Amino acid sequence: MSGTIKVLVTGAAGQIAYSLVSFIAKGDVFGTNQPLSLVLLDIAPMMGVLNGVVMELKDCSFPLLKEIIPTDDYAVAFRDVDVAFLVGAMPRKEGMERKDLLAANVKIFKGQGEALDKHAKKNVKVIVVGNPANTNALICSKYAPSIPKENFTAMTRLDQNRAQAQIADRLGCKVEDVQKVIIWGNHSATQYPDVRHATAVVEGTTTPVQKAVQDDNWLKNEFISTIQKRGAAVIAARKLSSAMSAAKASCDHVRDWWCGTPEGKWVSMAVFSDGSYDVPEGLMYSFPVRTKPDHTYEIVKGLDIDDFSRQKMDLTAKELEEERATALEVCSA
Ligand SMILES: NC(=O)C1=CN([C@@H]2O[C@H](COP(=O)(O)OP(=O)(O)OC[C@H]3O[C@@H](n4cnc5c(N)ncnc54)[C@H](O)[C@@H]3O)[C@@H](O)[C@H]2O)C=CC1
Ligand SMILES: O=C([O-])CC(=O)C(=O)O
Repeated sequence: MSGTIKVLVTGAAGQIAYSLVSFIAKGDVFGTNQPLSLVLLDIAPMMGVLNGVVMELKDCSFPLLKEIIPTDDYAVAFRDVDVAFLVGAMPRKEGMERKDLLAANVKIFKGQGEALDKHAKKNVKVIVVGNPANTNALICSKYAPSIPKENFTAMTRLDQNRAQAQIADRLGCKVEDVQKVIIWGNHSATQYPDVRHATAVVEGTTTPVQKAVQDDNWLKNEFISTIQKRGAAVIAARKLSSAMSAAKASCDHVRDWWCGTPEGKWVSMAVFSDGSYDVPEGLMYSFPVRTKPDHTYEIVKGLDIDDFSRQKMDLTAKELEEERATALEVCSA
């Protein structure tokens, strides 16, 4: 058994965390051989609710869960953290875009960047889930200058999972047999779910998704728009934003980052752009990445980009540039 790792979940009294903490505690992310200390951060008025979550976690009798630390104090929450799931932030309501949350949420990530800088391990791995996730992650990193930029990521895995599920439904194949879908750009309605390099196993044969679907019109229109608007569709139906699927996706994201992607596979996560695919350097942009068991990753290079894709990739980059400008203004006010 390896040494205990310290895992922080913020927004721990909220909806996503309610599923997420049990997934983590039962070993879905770090493996069934990895003992955990789970730090649960929320704001002071939520400590009563958080206490209920702690009671339930105890009642689950998870063998891997060695310690639970509920707190509303950043100095306690961020101290010596190995992995931080930054979930805590306001969710949007029906009719809002995720960027409408910027003014309310970005200061949380400024403060948590400062806390990471001060208290966390310098090799801490950070996933930002709270919306607008890409820009919040960028701001968090800006205020944590002592932690390498590559340790900050934002979640677009839910979009990838949604895309795989839509393709599997359409083809009548297994969801795990749909591979190499890419989410480019922002976790927003401008994201570009790209199947041009994706494959699916159809009747026992690995086939390009475009060939298997045989309907470019669907792939270029309805499919893309379904993924772009799926979060809003869930809110319209549930009157609450996606929670179980968001928790599952954040586990997938961190598990692949922690354990490495299997040979020949890639996953999408928002990371700082190094200028690949002419995406402006320094934007927190979703790319296809390969990860290794030493918890490093690299952007998959050299994929061909056609005119249709170029236009969509530039549009989502432009939105991220605008969000960054607004966020910097909010943080400096
Ligand atoms: N990136 C993605 O794919 C997804 C992102 N989200 C986003 O995740 C965020 C959380 O969603 P839910 O859990 O549904 O919201 P929720 O409202 O159920 O829970 C949020 C929790 O965060 C807490 N919180 C607020 N400020 C905090 C702070 N400074 N430190 C620690 N905790 C704080 C609140 O008290 C609350 O308990 C929202 O911004 C939502 O839009 C949701 C789904 C998918
Ligand atoms: O749509 C929202 O506001 C919540 C979210 O990010 C998603 O479900 O993808």
